[in-house]
Amino acid sequence: MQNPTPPARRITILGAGAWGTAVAIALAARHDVLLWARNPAMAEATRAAGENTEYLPGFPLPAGLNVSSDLNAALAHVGGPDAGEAPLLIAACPVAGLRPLLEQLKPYPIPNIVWLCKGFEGGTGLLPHQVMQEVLGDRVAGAALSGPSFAQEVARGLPCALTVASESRELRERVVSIVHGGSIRVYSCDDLVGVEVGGAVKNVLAIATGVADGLGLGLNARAALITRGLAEITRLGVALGGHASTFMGLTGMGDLILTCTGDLSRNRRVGLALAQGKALDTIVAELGHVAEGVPCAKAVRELASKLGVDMPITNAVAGVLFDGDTPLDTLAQLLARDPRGEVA
Ligand SMILES: NC(=O)C1=CN([C@@H]2O[C@H](COP(=O)(O)OP(=O)(O)OC[C@H]3O[C@@H](n4cnc5c(N)ncnc54)[C@H](O)[C@@H]3O)[C@@H](O)[C@H]2O)C=CC1
Ligand SMILES: O=C(CO)COP(=O)(O)O
Repeated sequence: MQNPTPPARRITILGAGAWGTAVAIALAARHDVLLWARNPAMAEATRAAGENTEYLPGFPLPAGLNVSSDLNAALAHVGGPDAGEAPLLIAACPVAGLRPLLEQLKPYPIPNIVWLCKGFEGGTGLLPHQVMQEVLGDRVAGAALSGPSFAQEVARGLPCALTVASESRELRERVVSIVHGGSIRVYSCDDLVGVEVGGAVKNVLAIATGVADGLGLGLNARAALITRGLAEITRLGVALGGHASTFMGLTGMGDLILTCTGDLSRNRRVGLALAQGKALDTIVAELGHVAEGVPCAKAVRELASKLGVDMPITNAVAGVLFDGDTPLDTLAQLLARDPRGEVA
Protein backbone atom coordinates (compact mmCIF):
# COMPACT_ATOMS: atom_id res chain seq x y z
CA MET A 1 0.00 0.00 0.00
CA GLN A 2 1.25 3.52 -0.84
CA ASN A 3 1.98 5.88 2.04
CA PRO A 4 -0.30 8.93 2.15
CA THR A 5 1.12 12.03 0.44
CA PRO A 6 3.16 13.94 3.05
CA PRO A 7 2.19 17.56 3.70
CA ALA A 8 3.92 20.34 1.76
CA ARG A 9 6.87 21.82 3.68
CA ARG A 10 8.92 24.95 3.29
CA ILE A 11 12.34 24.35 1.75
CA THR A 12 15.13 26.80 0.99
CA ILE A 13 17.93 25.71 -1.34
CA LEU A 14 21.08 27.82 -1.10
CA GLY A 15 22.96 27.64 -4.38
CA ALA A 16 21.55 27.79 -7.90
CA GLY A 17 24.04 25.71 -9.82
CA ALA A 18 22.95 22.66 -11.81
CA TRP A 19 22.27 20.49 -8.78
CA GLY A 20 20.54 23.06 -6.57
CA THR A 21 18.30 24.00 -9.48
CA ALA A 22 17.46 20.38 -10.33
CA VAL A 23 16.60 19.54 -6.72
CA ALA A 24 14.50 22.70 -6.51
CA ILE A 25 12.58 21.74 -9.66
CA ALA A 26 11.98 18.20 -8.37
CA LEU A 27 10.86 19.27 -4.89
CA ALA A 28 8.72 22.20 -6.05
CA ALA A 29 6.16 19.71 -7.35
CA ARG A 30 5.41 18.72 -3.74
CA HIS A 31 6.70 21.55 -1.53
CA ASP A 32 6.99 25.33 -1.17
CA VAL A 33 10.55 25.85 -2.43
CA LEU A 34 12.73 28.96 -2.53
CA LEU A 35 15.95 28.78 -4.57
CA TRP A 36 18.64 31.26 -3.49
CA ALA A 37 21.33 32.43 -5.92
CA ARG A 38 24.24 34.42 -4.48
CA ASN A 39 24.46 36.56 -7.62
CA PRO A 40 21.51 39.02 -7.92
CA ALA A 41 21.89 39.41 -11.69
CA MET A 42 21.82 35.65 -12.11
CA ALA A 43 18.70 35.35 -9.92
CA GLU A 44 17.01 38.08 -11.95
CA ALA A 45 17.98 36.45 -15.27
CA THR A 46 16.69 33.08 -14.04
CA ARG A 47 13.37 34.60 -12.95
CA ALA A 48 13.00 36.49 -16.22
CA ALA A 49 13.79 33.43 -18.38
CA GLY A 50 11.84 31.00 -16.18
CA GLU A 51 14.90 28.80 -16.51
CA ASN A 52 18.47 28.65 -15.19
CA THR A 53 20.07 29.28 -18.55
CA GLU A 54 23.58 29.38 -17.09
CA TYR A 55 23.70 26.13 -15.13
CA LEU A 56 20.69 24.04 -16.15
CA PRO A 57 19.44 25.20 -19.54
CA GLY A 58 16.43 23.51 -21.09
CA PHE A 59 14.56 22.84 -17.84
CA PRO A 60 11.71 25.33 -17.22
CA LEU A 61 11.18 26.24 -13.59
CA PRO A 62 7.76 25.31 -12.21
CA ALA A 63 5.46 28.28 -11.61
CA GLY A 64 5.52 27.94 -7.81
CA LEU A 65 9.33 27.94 -7.49
CA ASN A 66 10.56 31.23 -6.03
CA VAL A 67 14.08 32.39 -7.03
CA SER A 68 15.75 35.06 -4.91
CA SER A 69 19.17 36.51 -4.13
CA ASP A 70 17.95 37.95 -0.81
CA LEU A 71 19.53 35.81 1.92
CA ASN A 72 17.31 37.27 4.67
CA ALA A 73 14.19 36.29 2.73
CA ALA A 74 15.62 32.87 1.89
CA LEU A 75 16.31 32.10 5.55
CA ALA A 76 13.05 33.63 6.78
CA HIS A 77 11.32 31.17 4.43
CA VAL A 78 12.50 28.30 6.64
CA GLY A 79 13.32 30.02 9.93
CA GLY A 80 10.76 32.79 10.30
CA PRO A 81 7.43 32.89 12.11
CA ASP A 82 5.59 31.51 9.07
CA ALA A 83 8.02 28.67 8.36
CA GLY A 84 5.51 26.10 9.59
CA GLU A 85 6.26 22.60 10.75
CA ALA A 86 9.48 20.78 9.79
CA PRO A 87 11.07 23.21 7.32
CA LEU A 88 14.28 22.21 5.56
CA LEU A 89 17.40 24.18 4.63
CA ILE A 90 19.59 22.75 1.88
CA ALA A 91 23.09 23.93 0.92
CA ALA A 92 23.75 23.19 -2.75
CA CYS A 93 27.08 24.97 -3.24
CA PRO A 94 30.39 23.27 -4.11
CA VAL A 95 32.64 22.20 -1.22
CA ALA A 96 34.81 25.30 -1.75
CA GLY A 97 31.77 27.46 -1.05
CA LEU A 98 30.52 25.63 2.02
CA ARG A 99 32.59 27.38 4.69
CA PRO A 100 31.90 30.92 3.40
CA LEU A 101 28.21 30.06 3.06
CA LEU A 102 27.98 28.67 6.61
CA GLU A 103 29.82 31.76 7.91
CA GLN A 104 27.05 33.86 6.36
CA LEU A 105 24.42 31.74 8.12
CA LYS A 106 25.93 32.12 11.60
CA PRO A 107 23.78 35.03 12.76
CA TYR A 108 20.51 33.33 11.73
CA PRO A 109 18.36 30.88 13.71
CA ILE A 110 18.54 28.14 11.10
CA PRO A 111 16.39 25.03 11.63
CA ASN A 112 18.94 22.43 10.40
CA ILE A 113 21.12 22.06 7.34
CA VAL A 114 21.44 19.43 4.64
CA TRP A 115 24.38 19.66 2.22
CA LEU A 116 24.61 18.22 -1.27
CA CYS A 117 28.29 18.89 -2.01
CA LYS A 118 30.77 16.07 -2.60
CA GLY A 119 34.41 16.50 -1.73
CA PHE A 120 37.05 17.35 0.85
CA GLU A 121 37.75 20.99 1.60
CA GLY A 122 40.92 22.21 -0.11
CA GLY A 123 43.69 23.22 2.30
CA THR A 124 42.15 21.66 5.42
CA GLY A 125 41.27 18.24 3.96
CA LEU A 126 38.05 18.30 5.97
CA LEU A 127 34.81 16.58 5.02
CA PRO A 128 31.70 18.79 4.77
CA HIS A 129 30.36 17.68 8.18
CA GLN A 130 33.67 18.68 9.78
CA VAL A 131 33.53 22.09 8.12
CA MET A 132 29.98 22.48 9.40
CA GLN A 133 31.11 21.44 12.90
CA GLU A 134 33.93 24.01 12.84
CA VAL A 135 31.66 26.85 11.75
CA LEU A 136 28.33 26.13 13.44
CA GLY A 137 29.31 23.71 16.19
CA ASP A 138 26.65 21.51 17.75
CA ARG A 139 23.83 24.00 17.70
CA VAL A 140 22.52 22.95 14.28
CA ALA A 141 21.80 19.37 13.19
CA GLY A 142 23.36 18.52 9.83
CA ALA A 143 22.97 15.84 7.18
CA ALA A 144 24.53 14.88 3.86
CA LEU A 145 22.22 13.94 0.99
CA SER A 146 24.17 12.03 -1.62
CA GLY A 147 24.00 9.22 -4.17
CA PRO A 148 23.93 8.62 -7.92
CA SER A 149 22.02 11.59 -9.32
CA PHE A 150 22.77 13.55 -12.46
CA ALA A 151 21.04 16.93 -12.27
CA GLN A 152 19.53 16.72 -15.75
CA GLU A 153 17.84 13.38 -15.03
CA VAL A 154 16.45 14.54 -11.68
CA ALA A 155 15.15 17.73 -13.30
CA ARG A 156 13.39 15.59 -15.93
CA GLY A 157 11.66 13.63 -13.18
CA LEU A 158 13.45 10.36 -13.94
CA PRO A 159 13.76 7.88 -11.06
CA CYS A 160 16.70 8.09 -8.69
CA ALA A 161 17.68 6.83 -5.26
CA LEU A 162 19.60 8.87 -2.70
CA THR A 163 20.90 8.35 0.82
CA VAL A 164 20.63 10.80 3.69
CA ALA A 165 23.29 10.46 6.35
CA SER A 166 23.25 12.17 9.71
CA GLU A 167 24.02 11.50 13.33
CA SER A 168 20.63 13.02 14.09
CA ARG A 169 17.88 10.48 13.68
CA GLU A 170 15.31 13.26 13.81
CA LEU A 171 16.92 15.03 10.86
CA ARG A 172 17.30 11.80 8.87
CA GLU A 173 13.61 11.12 9.33
CA ARG A 174 12.72 14.69 8.43
CA VAL A 175 14.73 14.53 5.19
CA VAL A 176 13.18 11.20 4.24
CA SER A 177 9.67 12.43 4.99
CA ILE A 178 10.19 15.53 2.83
CA VAL A 179 12.40 14.43 -0.05
CA HIS A 180 11.27 10.81 -0.52
CA GLY A 181 8.37 10.73 -2.95
CA GLY A 182 7.51 11.12 -6.59
CA SER A 183 10.36 9.56 -8.52
CA ILE A 184 12.93 10.04 -5.73
CA ARG A 185 13.59 7.31 -3.17
CA VAL A 186 15.57 8.27 -0.08
CA TYR A 187 17.32 5.72 2.09
CA SER A 188 18.87 6.67 5.41
CA CYS A 189 22.13 5.85 7.11
CA ASP A 190 24.06 6.99 10.18
CA ASP A 191 27.52 6.62 8.59
CA LEU A 192 28.15 10.25 7.70
CA VAL A 193 31.87 9.69 7.14
CA GLY A 194 31.31 6.74 4.80
CA VAL A 195 28.68 8.57 2.78
CA GLU A 196 30.80 11.69 2.42
CA VAL A 197 34.02 9.85 1.53
CA GLY A 198 32.24 7.77 -1.15
CA GLY A 199 30.70 10.86 -2.75
CA ALA A 200 34.00 12.75 -2.69
CA VAL A 201 36.45 10.20 -4.02
CA LYS A 202 34.23 8.76 -6.77
CA ASN A 203 34.79 12.06 -8.59
CA VAL A 204 38.54 11.37 -8.72
CA LEU A 205 37.85 7.89 -10.09
CA ALA A 206 35.54 9.38 -12.72
CA ILE A 207 38.47 11.44 -13.97
CA ALA A 208 40.57 8.25 -14.09
CA THR A 209 37.98 6.32 -16.11
CA GLY A 210 37.49 9.31 -18.39
CA VAL A 211 41.23 9.29 -19.13
CA ALA A 212 41.22 5.52 -19.70
CA ASP A 213 38.20 5.67 -22.01
CA GLY A 214 39.63 8.68 -23.83
CA LEU A 215 42.83 6.74 -24.47
CA GLY A 216 40.78 3.82 -25.79
CA LEU A 217 42.03 1.41 -23.13
CA GLY A 218 38.84 -0.65 -23.34
CA LEU A 219 36.01 -1.88 -21.17
CA ASN A 220 38.19 -4.33 -19.23
CA ALA A 221 40.38 -1.45 -18.06
CA ARG A 222 37.32 0.58 -17.11
CA ALA A 223 35.90 -2.25 -14.98
CA ALA A 224 39.29 -2.76 -13.33
CA LEU A 225 39.56 0.95 -12.49
CA ILE A 226 36.07 1.08 -11.01
CA THR A 227 36.62 -2.03 -8.90
CA ARG A 228 40.10 -1.16 -7.69
CA GLY A 229 38.88 2.40 -7.22
CA LEU A 230 36.18 1.15 -4.91
CA ALA A 231 38.84 -0.76 -2.97
CA GLU A 232 40.90 2.38 -2.40
CA ILE A 233 37.87 4.52 -1.58
CA THR A 234 36.92 1.93 1.03
CA ARG A 235 40.44 1.86 2.50
CA LEU A 236 40.42 5.61 2.96
CA GLY A 237 36.86 5.66 4.28
CA VAL A 238 37.53 2.96 6.85
CA ALA A 239 40.73 4.72 7.95
CA LEU A 240 38.63 7.83 8.55
CA GLY A 241 36.06 5.92 10.60
CA GLY A 242 33.48 4.93 7.94
CA HIS A 243 31.95 1.44 7.70
CA ALA A 244 33.13 -0.80 4.85
CA SER A 245 29.52 -1.77 4.03
CA THR A 246 28.57 1.84 3.29
CA PHE A 247 30.85 1.78 0.24
CA MET A 248 28.79 -1.03 -1.28
CA GLY A 249 25.72 1.21 -1.25
CA LEU A 250 24.29 4.08 -3.29
CA THR A 251 26.80 6.69 -2.17
CA GLY A 252 29.77 4.39 -2.76
CA MET A 253 29.48 1.83 -5.52
CA GLY A 254 26.27 3.38 -6.89
CA ASP A 255 27.65 6.86 -7.45
CA LEU A 256 31.01 5.48 -8.55
CA ILE A 257 29.41 3.43 -11.35
CA LEU A 258 27.23 6.35 -12.44
CA THR A 259 29.99 8.91 -12.55
CA CYS A 260 32.63 6.65 -14.09
CA THR A 261 30.37 5.46 -16.90
CA GLY A 262 27.89 8.28 -17.55
CA ASP A 263 28.88 10.95 -20.04
CA LEU A 264 26.77 13.50 -18.13
CA SER A 265 29.54 13.48 -15.50
CA ARG A 266 31.64 16.63 -15.54
CA ASN A 267 34.49 14.77 -13.82
CA ARG A 268 34.47 12.01 -16.42
CA ARG A 269 34.51 14.71 -19.12
CA VAL A 270 37.61 16.23 -17.51
CA GLY A 271 39.31 12.83 -17.88
CA LEU A 272 38.21 12.46 -21.51
CA ALA A 273 39.63 15.91 -22.30
CA LEU A 274 42.91 15.17 -20.48
CA ALA A 275 43.30 12.11 -22.68
CA GLN A 276 43.05 14.40 -25.72
CA GLY A 277 46.03 16.31 -24.36
CA LYS A 278 44.11 19.44 -23.34
CA ALA A 279 45.48 21.59 -20.53
CA LEU A 280 43.64 21.43 -17.21
CA ASP A 281 43.01 25.20 -17.10
CA THR A 282 41.38 25.08 -20.52
CA ILE A 283 39.28 22.06 -19.61
CA VAL A 284 37.98 23.64 -16.40
CA ALA A 285 37.26 26.95 -18.12
CA GLU A 286 35.36 25.24 -20.95
CA LEU A 287 33.35 23.10 -18.54
CA GLY A 288 31.55 26.09 -17.00
CA HIS A 289 30.73 23.98 -13.95
CA VAL A 290 32.65 22.66 -10.99
CA ALA A 291 34.54 19.38 -11.36
CA GLU A 292 34.96 18.49 -7.69
CA GLY A 293 37.33 15.64 -8.51
CA VAL A 294 40.06 18.12 -9.43
CA PRO A 295 40.56 19.79 -6.01
CA CYS A 296 39.56 16.52 -4.35
CA ALA A 297 42.42 14.60 -5.98
CA LYS A 298 44.89 16.96 -4.33
CA ALA A 299 43.16 16.87 -0.95
CA VAL A 300 42.87 13.08 -0.97
CA ARG A 301 46.48 12.55 -2.03
CA GLU A 302 47.63 14.65 0.93
CA LEU A 303 45.26 13.01 3.38
CA ALA A 304 46.03 9.46 2.26
CA SER A 305 49.74 10.13 2.51
CA LYS A 306 49.30 11.49 6.05
CA LEU A 307 47.22 8.45 7.05
CA GLY A 308 49.45 5.93 5.28
CA VAL A 309 46.58 4.71 3.07
CA ASP A 310 47.59 3.26 -0.30
CA MET A 311 45.65 5.06 -3.07
CA PRO A 312 47.50 4.37 -6.32
CA ILE A 313 44.74 5.46 -8.71
CA THR A 314 44.07 8.71 -6.87
CA ASN A 315 47.80 9.43 -6.78
CA ALA A 316 48.00 8.73 -10.50
CA VAL A 317 45.14 11.15 -11.21
CA ALA A 318 46.74 13.82 -9.02
CA GLY A 319 50.05 13.30 -10.86
CA VAL A 320 48.36 13.88 -14.24
CA LEU A 321 46.38 16.88 -12.95
CA PHE A 322 49.10 18.69 -11.01
CA ASP A 323 52.55 17.30 -11.73
CA GLY A 324 52.57 17.18 -15.52
CA ASP A 325 52.62 13.36 -15.63
CA THR A 326 51.37 12.04 -18.95
CA PRO A 327 48.42 9.63 -18.94
CA LEU A 328 50.38 6.96 -20.83
CA ASP A 329 53.40 7.04 -18.50
CA THR A 330 51.03 6.98 -15.55
CA LEU A 331 49.27 3.95 -16.96
CA ALA A 332 52.58 2.15 -17.42
CA GLN A 333 53.49 2.88 -13.79
CA LEU A 334 50.13 1.60 -12.53
CA LEU A 335 50.49 -1.63 -14.51
CA ALA A 336 54.08 -2.14 -13.36
CA ARG A 337 53.19 -2.15 -9.65
CA ASP A 338 54.01 -5.33 -7.76
CA PRO A 339 51.24 -7.95 -7.65
CA ARG A 340 49.30 -8.16 -4.41
CA GLY A 341 46.35 -9.95 -2.81
CA GLU A 342 43.00 -8.64 -3.99
CA VAL A 343 41.47 -8.25 -0.55
CA ALA A 344 43.62 -6.36 1.93
N1 LIG B 1 25.35 18.38 -10.93
C1 LIG B 1 25.06 17.21 -10.41
O1 LIG B 1 24.53 16.35 -11.12
C2 LIG B 1 25.36 16.92 -8.98
C3 LIG B 1 26.20 17.73 -8.22
N2 LIG B 1 26.46 17.41 -6.92
C4 LIG B 1 27.34 18.23 -6.10
O2 LIG B 1 26.69 19.46 -5.80
C5 LIG B 1 27.65 20.52 -5.65
C6 LIG B 1 27.27 21.67 -6.55
O3 LIG B 1 27.35 21.17 -7.89
P1 LIG B 1 26.61 21.83 -9.12
O4 LIG B 1 25.41 22.60 -8.70
O5 LIG B 1 26.37 20.77 -10.12
O6 LIG B 1 27.74 22.82 -9.65
P2 LIG B 1 27.64 23.92 -10.80
O7 LIG B 1 29.01 24.12 -11.31
O8 LIG B 1 26.56 23.61 -11.76
O9 LIG B 1 27.20 25.22 -9.98
C7 LIG B 1 28.01 25.70 -8.95
C8 LIG B 1 27.22 26.75 -8.17
O10 LIG B 1 27.97 27.10 -7.04
C9 LIG B 1 28.37 28.46 -7.16
N3 LIG B 1 29.79 28.49 -6.79
C10 LIG B 1 30.85 28.13 -7.54
N4 LIG B 1 31.98 28.26 -6.82
C11 LIG B 1 31.60 28.71 -5.60
C12 LIG B 1 32.28 29.05 -4.43
N5 LIG B 1 33.62 28.95 -4.34
N6 LIG B 1 31.56 29.49 -3.37
C13 LIG B 1 30.21 29.57 -3.45
N7 LIG B 1 29.52 29.25 -4.52
C14 LIG B 1 30.20 28.84 -5.59
C15 LIG B 1 28.13 28.89 -8.58
O11 LIG B 1 27.79 30.26 -8.63
C16 LIG B 1 26.95 28.00 -8.94
O12 LIG B 1 25.75 28.56 -8.47
C17 LIG B 1 29.02 19.89 -5.99
O13 LIG B 1 29.68 19.55 -4.80
C18 LIG B 1 28.65 18.63 -6.77
O14 LIG B 1 29.61 17.61 -6.63
C19 LIG B 1 25.87 16.35 -6.31
C20 LIG B 1 25.01 15.55 -7.01
C21 LIG B 1 24.70 15.76 -8.40
O1 LIG C 1 27.72 13.65 -8.39
C1 LIG C 1 27.22 13.52 -9.48
C2 LIG C 1 26.28 12.43 -9.81
O2 LIG C 1 25.90 11.73 -8.67
C3 LIG C 1 27.60 14.44 -10.58
O3 LIG C 1 28.84 14.09 -11.05
P1 LIG C 1 29.74 15.15 -11.81
O4 LIG C 1 30.02 16.25 -10.82
O5 LIG C 1 30.93 14.41 -12.27
O6 LIG C 1 28.90 15.66 -12.96
